[in-house]
This record gives sequence, C-alpha cells and structure tokens, in this order.
Amino acid sequence: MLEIKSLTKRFGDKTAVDAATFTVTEPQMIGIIGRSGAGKSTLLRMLNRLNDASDGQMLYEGTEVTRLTGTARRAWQARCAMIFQQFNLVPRMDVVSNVLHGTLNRRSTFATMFNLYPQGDIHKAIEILDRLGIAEQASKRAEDLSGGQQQRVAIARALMQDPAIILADEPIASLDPMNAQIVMDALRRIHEEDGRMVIANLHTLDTARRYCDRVIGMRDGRIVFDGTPAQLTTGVARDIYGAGADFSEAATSTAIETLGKQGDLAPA
Ligand SMILES: Nc1ncnc2c1ncn2[C@@H]1O[C@H](COP(=O)(O)OP(=O)(O)OP(=O)(O)O)[C@@H](O)[C@H]1O
Repeated sequence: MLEIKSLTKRFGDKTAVDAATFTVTEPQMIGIIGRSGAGKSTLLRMLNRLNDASDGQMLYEGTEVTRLTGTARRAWQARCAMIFQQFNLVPRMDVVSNVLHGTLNRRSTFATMFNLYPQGDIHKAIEILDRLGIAEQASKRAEDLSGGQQQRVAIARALMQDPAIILADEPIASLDPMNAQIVMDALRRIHEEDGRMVIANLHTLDTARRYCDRVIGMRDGRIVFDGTPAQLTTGVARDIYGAGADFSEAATSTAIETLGKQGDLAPA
C-alpha cells in the first residue's frame, strides 16, 4: 500500500505541489493529468525521491519513504523505477548494455568499471527485450533506434530492477501516435501481467481514459480530481485544465484516439 499524505514541494516561494494526498491500496494503473506547470513531474520526482519533499509523508508498505537515506533511499529508487519523456539512455551504448544499466545499483564498483555483467543478468535482459518485442535490436546502438523502440529499452531497463512501481513522466510525449500506442500497451501489459503499479503523467486526457484504472487531476499544485475514467466528465476535465466553456477534449488529445477510430490498430 502506498500512502501519500500532504506531500508538498516548494521551490522558493513557489509551491509546486501543495499537500497532495492519496492512497493506493492495490497495484493500479494511475494516470496523472493537468496542464503544464500543474506539478505532475514534481509529484513523481518526490515519489521516486529524486526531489525531497518540503513537507508531508509518503509511506510504502508501512515504511516512511520520505525519511530514507543512503542505501535505503537507493533501494527505494530501484523499487520504483522511473522512465522519462526523453528516454535517458546512453545513446552510443548498445541496447542490451543500456538495459543492464538497470542493475548498476546492485553491482560492485569493480564490476561496473569493467562492464562485467553476470550471465544470468544478460539472459534476463534479452528475455525482457523479447517480451517488449525488441530483442532483435539488442546489439544496436540505442541512438539508432526509433523513439518508440528507445522508450521500450528504457522500460526494459526499469524492469531489470524488478520494480514494484513504475513511474513514467510523460512517457509518450515525444512519440508519434503509433509508437505512443505501442508504449502505452506495453505499460498496461506490464501492469496487468506482473501486477506492478504504474503511475504515469500523461499530457492527454484520452490516453488517461483509455489506459488507466484511476485518474488523478492536478491544478496549480493541488489534486483536484481523483476517480475513475468514467467519473472524469467533460465538466471535471474543464476544471482540471482551468479552461472555459469553449474547452474541447480534443485539444488535449493525441492522435492515438484518432488512430483507434480509423481502425488502423485495435483498441487496447
Ligand atoms: N527545480 C525547480 N525550481 C523552481 N521551480 C520549479 C522547479 N521544478 C518545477 N518548478 C515549478 O514548479 C511548478 C510545477 O512544475 P512541474 O514540472 O512539476 O509541472 P508539470 O505539471 O509536470 O508541467 P509539465 O507538464 O510542463 O512538465 C512549475 O511552476 C515549475 O515552474
């Protein structure tokens, strides 16, 4: 169980996240939506302990994550792996080595210096790449892959840590609609098949509706909606985005929906 209690982040006199409070009792796939600057990335970065909270608490299975330091903090960062909009791979390194980087925090400095990976880890990395449909890219340099393939490598690197939670910060914002769908499908499958919690910042409403069990809406640092996609009416969405009567859901939509409607790809 993940409990977030009044989690707050201030940068100077700017409150980026203002007393965020929510509980996740079972592994769900959660989408966080809101306009640019609403505090979505800051919230995710606090969950992963990349940013320290200014106030509030976060507990996972009863442990106060907000207080962890040193090795315990790094162990937490492995339990909740993070993926980013820009993939954050090492561009000139081959795909499988990028994936094996996901094991860095449990390897000795010596092994890291000489790029020594246990055979078991190499097999595991290939298996994960295979599961994500990109095993044949294993020996290529990361920079030679498409954006969608690179994001799947980043997901594979996250899975190497066997995380309980995957945090995804705008995972499809740089992708074309087809690759966006492939990446979201992969995250959904990982959630369903492995029972991992997925919390994703999404810049489009339709993606959150389509893939998530639960949607959290943020506005000006505060959580202003927490419910199911069905409860996310156009009126609620208008409030979250702080839009006027002329608000159109299409304005927050990527072409994923359009693609689905055209019947080019089966809906997830
Ligand atoms: N390191 C920082 N220093 C100062 N202010 C920051 C910092 N990081 C974020 N902020 C501010 O905090 C607020 C929330 O930013 P955040 O990036 O969390 O929003 P967001 O909802 O993820 O937006 P976007 O979708 O554009 O990334 C913004 O006003 C931003 O300018």
